[in-house]
Amino acid sequence: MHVDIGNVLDGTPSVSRDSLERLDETVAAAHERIESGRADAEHGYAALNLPETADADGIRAAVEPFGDAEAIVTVGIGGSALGAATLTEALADEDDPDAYYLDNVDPEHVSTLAESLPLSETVVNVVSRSGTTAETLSNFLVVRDAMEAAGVDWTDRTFVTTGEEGNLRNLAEKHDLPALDVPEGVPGRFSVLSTVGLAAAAIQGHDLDALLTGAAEEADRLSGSLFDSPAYAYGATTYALAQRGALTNAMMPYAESLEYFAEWFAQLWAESLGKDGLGQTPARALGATDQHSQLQLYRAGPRDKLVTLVRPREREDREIPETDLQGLSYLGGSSLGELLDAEFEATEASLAAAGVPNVRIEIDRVDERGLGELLYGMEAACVLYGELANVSTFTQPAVEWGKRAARGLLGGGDFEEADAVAEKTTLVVE
Ligand SMILES: O=P(O)(O)OC[C@H]1O[C@](O)(CO)[C@@H](O)[C@@H]1O
Repeated sequence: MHVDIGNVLDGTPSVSRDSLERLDETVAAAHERIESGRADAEHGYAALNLPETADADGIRAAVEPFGDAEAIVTVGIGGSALGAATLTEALADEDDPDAYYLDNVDPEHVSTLAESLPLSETVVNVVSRSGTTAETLSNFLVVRDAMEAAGVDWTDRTFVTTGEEGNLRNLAEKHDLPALDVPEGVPGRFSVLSTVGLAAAAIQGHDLDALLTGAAEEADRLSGSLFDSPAYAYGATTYALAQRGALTNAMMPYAESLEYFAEWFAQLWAESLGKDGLGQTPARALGATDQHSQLQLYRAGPRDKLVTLVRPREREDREIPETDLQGLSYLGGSSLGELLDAEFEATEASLAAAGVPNVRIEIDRVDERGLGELLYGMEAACVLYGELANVSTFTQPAVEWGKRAARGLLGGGDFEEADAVAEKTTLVVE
């Protein structure tokens, strides 16, 4: 992973080279803390050990019975779905099993998918660390019911990744389902390079070893200085910019295959760093599309953001045919890749010209190795940012209130949060 922070040195807000050098002393101390947490496999820090601790052979063996699948449906939510989605969407090619994700409970979407799947040739990859997540279990029950209605033995088509205890573990034991363990000490948003994300990638036939090699190479670059570690350069720079008012971070990959990556990044960044009134709001964008959309705000809106531009240095290309269309002849004979790269560089320069801080992240290609570098690099950047901001990076207490309220509304218990729902202030305009 290559990180270019040159475009944060000027602009509004900006971080001077001197400031980064002063911050580097704190980065060194944070790196010591991170390395100590890794050495002791402490909760959260253990995620940064996954390049060594993930058992690729064990994952491949566990999913081997599903090698014939025509489709794979990952039933999970948050980090229990986004990791698998990021990997399978980024690496998908035409002869892979079709990949689908049920990470929401929109009845129309779930029904449409359940009714369109080749159920007898589909593997259902149910992922939940807790085994209690309402959306995941509800969707699983719906898909199981659809399989039974179609005369498909769901126990032959279901694979579980879960914690040591809970409903899913009980279900797997009761029906002798193939099951993998979610890794100890790894929060869901940091689990893409574990069973949680890799099982789906393995079912699709992707190279787990190359993914983990890319991650290991990024791990090897972690050092006591942000000037020697791409991941720490990104984590320290985004932290310093947030300290100076950049409270939004627009993640803008210039590759359709990285669109899910931006969604994965949003959970990682928001759920890890949004604590104690602090944090940096991740905005999901896509290049070049959002040059015709959100870029207006990025360039001319409030000076409260940075833009992260991500691209592969190499990509498959497609020529643009010659044309005599008035004023467009310059495009003919060029290529879509050249156009996309020109737009990437033009957007980067347009942000700099407007004084909007931006960071360029490049990987060699969107392949297993490049993805391993990028995903691990973002996780390490997030952990460093959390150390610098002195927040509890690996917890997510704020999400629990809504869960209790919803459960109370559905009669799942007596929760004061559900009572609070009834007390909503209303001012309806119709
Ligand atoms: O894997 P589980 O336990 O179903 O949790 C799914 C997601 O829900 C959260 O716990 C938040 O509610 C995330 O941190 C997690 O990725």
